[in-house]
Amino acid sequence: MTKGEPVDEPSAGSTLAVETRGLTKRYRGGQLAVDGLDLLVPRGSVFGFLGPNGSGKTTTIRMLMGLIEPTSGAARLLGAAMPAASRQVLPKVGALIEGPALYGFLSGRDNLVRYDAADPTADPRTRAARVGTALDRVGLTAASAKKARAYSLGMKQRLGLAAALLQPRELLILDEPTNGLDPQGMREIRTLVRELADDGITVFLSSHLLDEIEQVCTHAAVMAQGRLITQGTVADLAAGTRGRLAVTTPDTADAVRILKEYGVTDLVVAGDRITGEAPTSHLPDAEPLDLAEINAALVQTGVRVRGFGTERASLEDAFVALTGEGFDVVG
Ligand SMILES: Nc1ncnc2c1ncn2[C@@H]1O[C@H](COP(=O)(O)OP(=O)(O)OP(=O)(O)O)[C@@H](O)[C@H]1O
Repeated sequence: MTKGEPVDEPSAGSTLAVETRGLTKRYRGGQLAVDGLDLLVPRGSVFGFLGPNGSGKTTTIRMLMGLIEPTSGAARLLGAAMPAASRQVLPKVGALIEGPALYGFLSGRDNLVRYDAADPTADPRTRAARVGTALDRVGLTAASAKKARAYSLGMKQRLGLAAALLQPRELLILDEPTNGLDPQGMREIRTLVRELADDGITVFLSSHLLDEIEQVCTHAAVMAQGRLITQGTVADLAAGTRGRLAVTTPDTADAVRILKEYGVTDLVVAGDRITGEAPTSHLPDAEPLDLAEINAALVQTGVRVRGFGTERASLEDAFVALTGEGFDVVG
């Protein structure tokens, strides 16, 4: 790994697609938008950059892409320091930030032709083939002759992705790619993201939707108020939180009494189902309470247990456990 390696040394073979150290941005008005961010994005991952609106995601992405200068700290993309290595690195990075800039009066295909023509490294003789492949990649071939203004929001996003995919990329950076889309449009973008990852492209996407991150990402980082709260694999982040204990029984009153005796808190009864927070010891070396003991106690008291277990913990549980707050989002 690159731990302890100085940030200004080139490391072409880096296993990290994105790495930041103490990345900080304070805007002119004094707003501290990103505060000492240490981000580690493994190559080959689909990395979810999660946080409520205003938590600093777009600011971070704009620093990664060299669009704005950090106040302090450093960022590397594909092993090279940004913004110093922009010219070498950015051709390998496709980005979709705050929606694509499209000409409504041009067809989808002609929009891509314009994007391709704006790239001085793109050979005009192979332009038509590149544009055709990119349209095909995002499933817009059939709609390619339509004017872009007649596209749905989801189609516009896909056209933006096609523009980002005109050249072979190692890394894709997508800022809220499903924002504002209907469920069908969201599904299409998620499927595309998975396919691109299967092709070996590292995908870094920001989102304020926990659900989305769980469905599509292998790794995630959680931001709140400009600070990184946690990062790791999605499985580990969810596993770090214990799910709620759930008991199904017709004898709810007796069951609730026993569960209370065993220290289960926050009990909720809905029909024949009871859920609650199983007790955890705060002593570091203490044995965790064996849930089988609670089950045995229920049965011994004559409670007819039809179901007993812990609900799967979600990333949302992890977020709540980490911040002590709900994941309050707009839209
Ligand atoms: N150009 C700017 N000048 C001053 N403050 C800014 C600027 N851009 C963003 N901010 C502030 O910085 C903070 C982080 O904003 P940022 O857009 O990075 O968050 P975000 O997580 O991407 O949220 P959203 O999803 O709403 O875009 C916010 O408080 C925002 O108001």
